Amino acid sequence: MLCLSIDTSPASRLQYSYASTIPLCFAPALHGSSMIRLENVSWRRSKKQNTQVLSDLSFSIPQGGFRWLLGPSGAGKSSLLSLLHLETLPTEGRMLLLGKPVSKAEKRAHFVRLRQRIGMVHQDYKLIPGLSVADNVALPLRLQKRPEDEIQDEIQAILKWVGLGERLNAPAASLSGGEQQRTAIARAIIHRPGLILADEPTNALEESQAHRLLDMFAELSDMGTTMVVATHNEALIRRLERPALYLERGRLVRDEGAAP
Ligand SMILES: Nc1ncnc2c1ncn2[C@@H]1O[C@H](COP(=O)(O)OP(=O)(O)OP(=O)(O)O)[C@@H](O)[C@H]1O
Repeated sequence: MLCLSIDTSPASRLQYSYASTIPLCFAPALHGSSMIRLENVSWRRSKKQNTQVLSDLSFSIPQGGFRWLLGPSGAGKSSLLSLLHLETLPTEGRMLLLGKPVSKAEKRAHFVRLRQRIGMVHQDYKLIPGLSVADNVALPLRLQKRPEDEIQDEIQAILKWVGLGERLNAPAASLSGGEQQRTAIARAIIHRPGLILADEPTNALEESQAHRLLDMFAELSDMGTTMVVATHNEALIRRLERPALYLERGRLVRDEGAAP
C-alpha cells in the first residue's frame, strides 16, 4: 500500500483544529494502460430535440494521468464528467472506462461495478440532506459491503483529514457550502477509486484548503489514480501544471495530453 501522510497539525499552514498525521492509503496501480478512451463520442440531451451537447470527442488518458478540464461556461465540462461517471451514455461513438468498454449492450451489473471504482465530486455536491456527514461519506463503502467497524475507522480518519472530525453526526442539510464540499470530497475518495472526477471541487473552499486538496490530487495521480478536474480557477491551474482538455461548444479544441 502507498500512503499519503499529510501533516494536519494546527502549526501547519492549513490551520485545522486537530493535531496528527493521518495516512490515507491507496493500493498502488500500474501505469501505462489506457484508463479512459473516447473515440468520436457525441452526446445529445434529448433524441427528439436538437440538443447536441458534446460532439465528436476523441482523446485518451493513461492510468494515473491527470487532466484539467477547461472551457467557457456552457462548453460541456459537466456533461463530459457525467458521461465519465456513467450517469448517461454516449449517443454515438465508443468509450472505454477503467479499461472496460461502455455501451448500451452491457448489463446493469457491469455499470454498477464500474461506478464503484469511480469517485465523483459534483459541482452541487449531491449529498443526501437527511443523512449525517458520516453516513453520506460511508455510502461508497456500504455499497461495497465492507464490515461496519472498518467503515467507522475509515470515516473517522477521512473526516479528520478534511477537517470535519467534529461534524461527524451533523445532518448534511445543516452544513455550510465549504463543509458540504469537503464532505463530498471525502465521499469521493474514501473507497480509494481508480478514477476521480471533480467538477469545480474547490469553489467553496478557502485558499489554503484548495491548495491542500490540490496537493492531494497530485499525489493520488502520482500513485496511479486517474484524475479529471473541471475548473475555472486560473490560480489552481498555475499551481499544478498538468495537461488540459479544452472544450468549446461541446467540441474538444485542444488536448495537451495527446502524443505529439
Ligand atoms: N438540465 C439541462 N437542460 C438543458 N440543457 C442543459 C442542462 N444542463 C446543461 N445544459 C446545456 O448543456 C450545455 C453544456 O452544459 P454543461 O453544464 O455541461 O457546461 P459546463 O462547461 O460545465 O458549464 P459551467 O462551466 O457553467 O459549469 C450548455 O449549453 C447548457 O446550457
